[in-house]
Formats: sequence, structure tokens, C-alpha cells
Amino acid sequence: MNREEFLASWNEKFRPQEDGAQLPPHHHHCLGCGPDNPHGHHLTVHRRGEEVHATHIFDERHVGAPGIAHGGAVATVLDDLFGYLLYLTGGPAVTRQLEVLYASPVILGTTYRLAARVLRAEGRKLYVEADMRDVEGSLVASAAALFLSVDVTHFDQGMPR
Ligand SMILES: CCCCCCCC(=O)SCCNC(=O)CCNC(=O)[C@H](O)C(C)(C)COP(=O)(O)OP(=O)(O)OC[C@H]1O[C@@H](n2cnc3c(N)ncnc32)[C@H](O)[C@@H]1OP(=O)(O)O
Repeated sequence: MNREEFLASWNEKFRPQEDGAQLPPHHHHCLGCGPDNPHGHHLTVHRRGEEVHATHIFDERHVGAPGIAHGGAVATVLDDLFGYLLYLTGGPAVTRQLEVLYASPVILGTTYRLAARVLRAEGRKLYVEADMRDVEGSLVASAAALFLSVDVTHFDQGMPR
């Protein structure tokens, strides 16, 4: 994706999103949510009140120990989910710090439910938390992160020159 395409999608991404709405992917090749990334998680995320929710099944592409999701893959999904809170807060930000607690193994081929919320905002700083639970409601992982808001020129650093 070039700079013009990325910026063109910006206003659409950060427009107000109704409760219950399916939120747009960060971009089409995003590792967490891009529908066109063959290695990606293809996360589908909805606004639920002041939270964002997703359901996810890890597969063989995400394997760590046999039959169990790689911890980095779990962190990817949690980090990407945090990126959806930005549609509720209204502007771009990036992960400055991410902490993940792995409470129990994440089993491939199993449905998990994820939810994320903003704890507080202080100037450019956005403190967020998320949890991932099995269908019975038991916690399998949780995360806390600090996002820092950036302006759109931040993303110029990755654009082709
Ligand atoms: C479009 C959205 C897509 C979302 C996709 C999903 C999420 C992602 O994967 S994002 C990708 C991964 N993250 C990145 O690539 C970010 C890389 N890091 C950076 O670019 C920079 O460090 C960046 C922009 C975050 C911050 O840089 P910079 O603005 O220079 O920060 P800096 O001035 O050091 O700190 C800003 C403030 O935060 C504070 N701060 C920094 N780190 C911490 C911390 N760990 N705890 C508390 N405060 C902190 C600083 O003290 C400072 O506070 P103040 O303004 O009061 O002095």
C-alpha cells in the first residue's frame, strides 16, 4: 500500500463507529486483521459499548509447541485488538509497551473470545487492557499496553521511497 492509498482510507477508518458495528481492518495486509494477508489472523472485530470484541481460532500457521499456539501469535492478536480501540478514541496511536500474561495454553482449532478496553487516557498516553477467554469463560491470556498517539507522518517511515 502506498502513502496516498493509506491516507485516503484514514477518514473512513476514524469516523465515529456505532455500537455493534464491525470495525474496518487497519489495512488490507495487516498481520492481525488484513483480509489479504495469507499469513494473517484475519481478525474480525466489533464495537460492543466502549469495548471491542473478537472471536478467534488459531490454526497450524500459528503453532508453537505441537497443538498449541505460539506465544508471539497470541501477542499479535491481543496487540492488534488494541489497535481497534483507536477507532473509539478517534485517532492513530502505536504500541509503546505490551505485557502479556499467558494463563493457560491456547489450543489450536479452539474458539476463543477476546475483549479490550481503554483504562485511561493521559495526554498522548492511552492505557489499555484485554482478555482472552475460552467459550466457558475461563481466562487463558490477558494483556496490558501503553499506546502513544502519533500523527499520520509517523507512518511515512514505512512507506516505499
Ligand atoms: C493505525 C493503527 C494500527 C495499529 C496496529 C496494532 C498495534 C501495532 O502493532 S503498532 C506497531 C508497533 N509499535 C511501533 O512500531 C512503535 C515504535 N515506537 C515508536 O515509534 C516511538 O517510540 C513512539 C512513536 C511510540 C513514541 O516516540 P516519542 O513520541 O518520541 O516518545 P517519547 O517522547 O519517548 O515518549 C512520549 C511520552 O510517553 C512517555 N512514555 C514513554 N514510554 C513510557 C512507558 N513505558 N511508560 C510510561 N510512559 C512512557 C514518555 O515519558 C513521554 O511522556 P511526556 O510526553 O510526558 O514527556
